[in-house]
Amino acid sequence: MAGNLYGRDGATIGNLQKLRFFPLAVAGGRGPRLVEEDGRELIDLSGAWGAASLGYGHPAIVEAVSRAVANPAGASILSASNAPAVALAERLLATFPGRGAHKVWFGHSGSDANEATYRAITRATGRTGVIAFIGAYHGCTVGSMAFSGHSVHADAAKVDGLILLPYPDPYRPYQGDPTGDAVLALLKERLAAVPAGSIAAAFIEPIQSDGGLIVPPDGFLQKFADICRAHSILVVCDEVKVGLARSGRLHCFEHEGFVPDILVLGKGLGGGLPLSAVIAPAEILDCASAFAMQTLHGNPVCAAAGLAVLETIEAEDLAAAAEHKGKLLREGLARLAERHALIGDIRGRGLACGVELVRNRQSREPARAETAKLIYRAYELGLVLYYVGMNGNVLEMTPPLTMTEGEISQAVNLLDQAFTELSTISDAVISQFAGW
Ligand SMILES: Cc1ncc(COP(=O)(O)O)c(/C=N/[C@@H]2CCCCNC2=O)c1O
Repeated sequence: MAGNLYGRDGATIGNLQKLRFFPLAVAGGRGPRLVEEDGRELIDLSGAWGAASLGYGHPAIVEAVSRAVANPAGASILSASNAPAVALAERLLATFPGRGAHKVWFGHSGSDANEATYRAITRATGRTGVIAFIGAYHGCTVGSMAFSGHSVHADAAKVDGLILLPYPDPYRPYQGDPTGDAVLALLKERLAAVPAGSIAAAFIEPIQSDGGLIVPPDGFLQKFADICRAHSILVVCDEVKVGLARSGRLHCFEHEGFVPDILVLGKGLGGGLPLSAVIAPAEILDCASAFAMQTLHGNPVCAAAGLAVLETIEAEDLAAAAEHKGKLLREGLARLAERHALIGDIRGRGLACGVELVRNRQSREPARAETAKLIYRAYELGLVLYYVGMNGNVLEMTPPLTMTEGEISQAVNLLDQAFTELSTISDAVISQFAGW
């Protein structure tokens, strides 16, 4: 930490929107690095929870946003169309393999996108029930919390008719079944117990991120979608964190060979600016007007950033790069596991990577306190990463897709040192940060 920026933050910004693990206070950024007030540079292995898809200050973003903000095509899509938003909608639709007519809805965040999706589906179908998963974080608005299964939203009002299923986790398998078939059997059981036609949608992440960066067993998503479709339930794929090349494919669902009915994008779409998008059948997104709108939705400057992100993903083949660099990252982590018994599981696709920490590899007892100390020590050493998971023990790595192989290697070395020096962090130090 540099000067007193963190102190001023504490004196002026409320805790409501804080999820803090150490006293990081940022004055600037370039590439995959954040810069503190005193010029100290830190490698950002989180990429601002996956939002900084192109890192900080990428020339394509700088150029696109500078041009758009110097000659803004209005500020909103609500009551006037604008060129950047239409161009971005056209480009997004061109990437989506769904059959039939589809359209796009633009938002600011994953939360408002998931909320708008749920509201539009219930409006269009008259159904209100939802299938979702324990551990799922679909947002932090009233509507998106209502079908989230993450413990951070345990007190939020839930949708009537919400069916929460265990997410198929090969490392902590439901009923000891690593294939996920026991989860599918439970789904069928729960569907048999509700009135036919009462479930509007099934929200699923193709990799469950805040729930613990969990990659489902091969084939699960397709089998899940088949059961939903047999009951005319729309399948909504929430790719807010793991979409847009991060997983090694443009869309993460491509790994599974299934196509969702609706795709929700956010975070990295804006390359660090607030932008989300829903791609859905036209009849869902046209079911009403003036129904899911916020003044700055479809903002042309944010849309220009989104276009720059998609163009850069294509021009720099960032999906293939993520696949390759993700493998390097996991190989580096596997070498750490030979030296650090805390590492219980390493998983992920592309540059969406999770490392689960346990006190004992046989019992798999979650190492919650050690995890908080590890990321604190990593911060002191110049590496930024956070943890996720219902037991608060999974390191999440969602770095900028532009991070180089050398920077990945540097990050792994810093992580190695943090594991070695974990004991230098006291309980008192980490107790100052609420985490989650
Ligand atoms: C799969 C998925 N869907 C929706 C959201 C909500 O996105 P917003 O935080 O942009 O409203 C998220 C947000 N995830 C949280 C944001 C809060 C801090 C904790 N880490 C996250 O990545 C998400 O991961």
